Amino acid sequence: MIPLDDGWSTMTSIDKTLHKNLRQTLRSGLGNDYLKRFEPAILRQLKKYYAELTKDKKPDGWSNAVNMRKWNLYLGFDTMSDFGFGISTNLLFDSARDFIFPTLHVHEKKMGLYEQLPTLNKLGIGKVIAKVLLKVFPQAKRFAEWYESFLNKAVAANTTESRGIFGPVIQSGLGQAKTPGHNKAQMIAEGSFSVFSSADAYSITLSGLFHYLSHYPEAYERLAAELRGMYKPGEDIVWDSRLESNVYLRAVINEVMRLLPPACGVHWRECEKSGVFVGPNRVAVTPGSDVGVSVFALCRDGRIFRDPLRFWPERWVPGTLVEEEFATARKMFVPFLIGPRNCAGSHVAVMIASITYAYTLVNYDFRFGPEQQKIGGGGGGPGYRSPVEEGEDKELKFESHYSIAGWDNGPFIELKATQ
Ligand code: HEM
Repeated sequence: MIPLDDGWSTMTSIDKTLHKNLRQTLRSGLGNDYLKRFEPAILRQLKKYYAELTKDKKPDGWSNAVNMRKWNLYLGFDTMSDFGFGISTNLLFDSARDFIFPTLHVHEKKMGLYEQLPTLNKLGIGKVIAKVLLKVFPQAKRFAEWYESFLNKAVAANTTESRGIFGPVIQSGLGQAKTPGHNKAQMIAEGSFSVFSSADAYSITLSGLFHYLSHYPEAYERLAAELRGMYKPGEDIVWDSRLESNVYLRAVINEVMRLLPPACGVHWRECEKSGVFVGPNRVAVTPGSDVGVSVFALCRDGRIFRDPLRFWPERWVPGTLVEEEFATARKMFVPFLIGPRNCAGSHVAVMIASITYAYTLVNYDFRFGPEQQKIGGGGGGPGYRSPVEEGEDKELKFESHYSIAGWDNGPFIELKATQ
């Protein structure tokens, strides 16, 4: 599943030394110094996003409802291109988005297919399919041209010094790193994976905020009160210990990621030695076998999380659950996985979500628009049936073709400035 010959990235590399070198190079851009330097990109893009979404208002001051699935993807890409490489993709305004996202959607389906049937790709069918797609799917050709110019811009911007947190990956691929890192193909693979996957995850996390808080007014009011007590509308929100230590904000982020884990699928690991056992029945795993668990299923397991379908951030606030139940929930909550192949940017994801959630609630009120009824969820729409479990009727329904979450539309949200 690598895009170019030898185009391994931190995520796809198997060789342990190569993985260590790639991960180390990538992580060198994810330290506090880099994050602080490039953090303004997050607010810069958020301000553009909200200005665009609220420019048309109804007489009562609320915006028309916007389809957050689409807009959050545009925001995610623009933010991660700016934060990652210091370049502008401008998808909040540019019609290029109309061929970029459909092509990426097909790509995800392709990856899902190879994940299930790796032999297809090993036989070289992957390359054939890629060539055929370029011929039969006009959007794919336009995407390929756009992608090339995106990469060229990223390289040009980061050749002599970093303009974003993924700058060290570019310098490593150009042979300028002091420690072993990427070759050119690996630089391309890493650069694309880092921007595309984190953009997607960011967009999902923001859609989850709109969806779940619109369904759960008590959580909305509690988080809004906390954040509005800390910041004034229009004030720049920065990542500092005050924001990082807000317990309820972190509880909401956790609860969104529990019900809507961006990397929802099974992340397979190969068993390397004997003596490994999994599950409550301690089933022995043979060396060479792949082992994995669905993050989606784990996050909704009623044996671990009480009322698993209910959006209940309080479960993450110390003192709400008895100690043993709280400890189990914390141990089993792994949206970023654990171990040496866990997410290399989990702290960055939490930082971006914290700034975004705080900026949103301090500066805007939001609620579902009438279009929400058409997609179901919240007591109406196609396929509606009375809920059996608490929270079942308030789910954000998504699908997954690969190991990440995806869906077509929604939530549909109206916004109103708080001042
Ligand atoms: C809510 C946001 C995010 C979630 C839920 C998430 C989740 C994950 C998960 C579950 C994995 C393991 C995948 C596997 O092994 O199959 C992973 C890997 C990875 N993630 Fe994230 N991620 C997020 C954001 C980010 C961000 C912002 C970055 C970069 C700044 C990033 C960089 C990476 C990298 C480089 C890997 C590969 C790590 C390795 O194999 O050593 N992720 N992520």
